[in-house]
Amino acid sequence: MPAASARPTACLALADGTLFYGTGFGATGQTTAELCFNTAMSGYQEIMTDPSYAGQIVTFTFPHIGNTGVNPEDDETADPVAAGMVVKWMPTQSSNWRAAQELGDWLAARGRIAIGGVDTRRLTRAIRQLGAPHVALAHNPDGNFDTDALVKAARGFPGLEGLDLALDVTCAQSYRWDEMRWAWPEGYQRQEQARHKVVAVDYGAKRNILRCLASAGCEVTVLPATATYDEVMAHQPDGIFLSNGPGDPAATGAYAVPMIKRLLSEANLPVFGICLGHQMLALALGAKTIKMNHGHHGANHPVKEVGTGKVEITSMNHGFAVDSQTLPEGVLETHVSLFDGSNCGIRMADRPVFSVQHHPEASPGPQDSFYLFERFAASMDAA
Ligand SMILES: NC(=O)CC[C@H](N)C(=O)O
Repeated sequence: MPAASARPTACLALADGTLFYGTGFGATGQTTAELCFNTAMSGYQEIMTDPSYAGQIVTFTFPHIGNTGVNPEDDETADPVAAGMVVKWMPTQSSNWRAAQELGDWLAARGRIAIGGVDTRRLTRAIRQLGAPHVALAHNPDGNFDTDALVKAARGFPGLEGLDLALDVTCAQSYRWDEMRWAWPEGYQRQEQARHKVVAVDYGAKRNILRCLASAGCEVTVLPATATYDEVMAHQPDGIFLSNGPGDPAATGAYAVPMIKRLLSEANLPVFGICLGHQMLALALGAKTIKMNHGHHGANHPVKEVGTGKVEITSMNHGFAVDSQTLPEGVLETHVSLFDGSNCGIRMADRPVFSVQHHPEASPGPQDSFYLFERFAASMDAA
């Protein structure tokens, strides 16, 4: 196991003044962000390229990160979106049949800073206690750090509340998505023929969600986050998909919610939302969202489907949640987190309009929630 070098070349400063030193890898320089922790044991490339991580540095609680390198297939978007990464052990020389590049080189080429050799258990406890702290991360090979300036920079980070980041990561123009999943979970049928025209509104969509929609029989047209009701309807969709994405749902909702409200009141179409899409559907239906203490980021989160009592182990990445106390009449809570009881899914009582907080595309993560893509396709079959 390569140890961190004796002389620290990276420093992570929390806004409360706590400092963590380690060995820098990836890009040099400095960045500020909100700090979260992710408990997934694998899938660091998918995590770093998940657009929903914009504005966040990810602490990986699993200690061995980077050892399988990076490859051309696992990106969830073109570039890493997370602002940086914190790991326990420095990555070893990669060893995997798909590895095309070392994690550090890949991060450096994309301007992302990482720190290794950090006591991530202590840091994770700090994140839980402080609640998603604001931090500054510096990587400087000569090892000189102005720690006062770093703490000040951490304090200067405005935070994610009130921040619309979907505009930073959405597509510039519409496009068709045809690629299917490479593997399809057991018990499911890959639909070779597209049966339904779906407009996917891209607030920061992960590629594997689009693959899952295509594999469930959807002909997918992806539209930018700011697409208007008329632009959406011009594609004559059979159903609407609202994607995941970064930032505060209430801020993105400023332009997305009026569009979704019109969809609900004027077009009687099936709607399916994931994560940010779930939160914005809830806002459009009249509920409220709240900032969580340290969010849910991992690949082992148990979620109960309220109607059946069935438990699914899910992938999660969210720092905001729908406040189930605020769900209006006619909107049912369909899924709850078994970790903390927070809302994980809603549905309109009388229409095929539904959404989940967790990630059924599971990249990375377990495949238990794939049925939701089939449910969406079935709701369009029935419409
Ligand atoms: N993965 C997502 O879509 C995240 C949604 C939202 N930005 C949150 O943090 O809660």
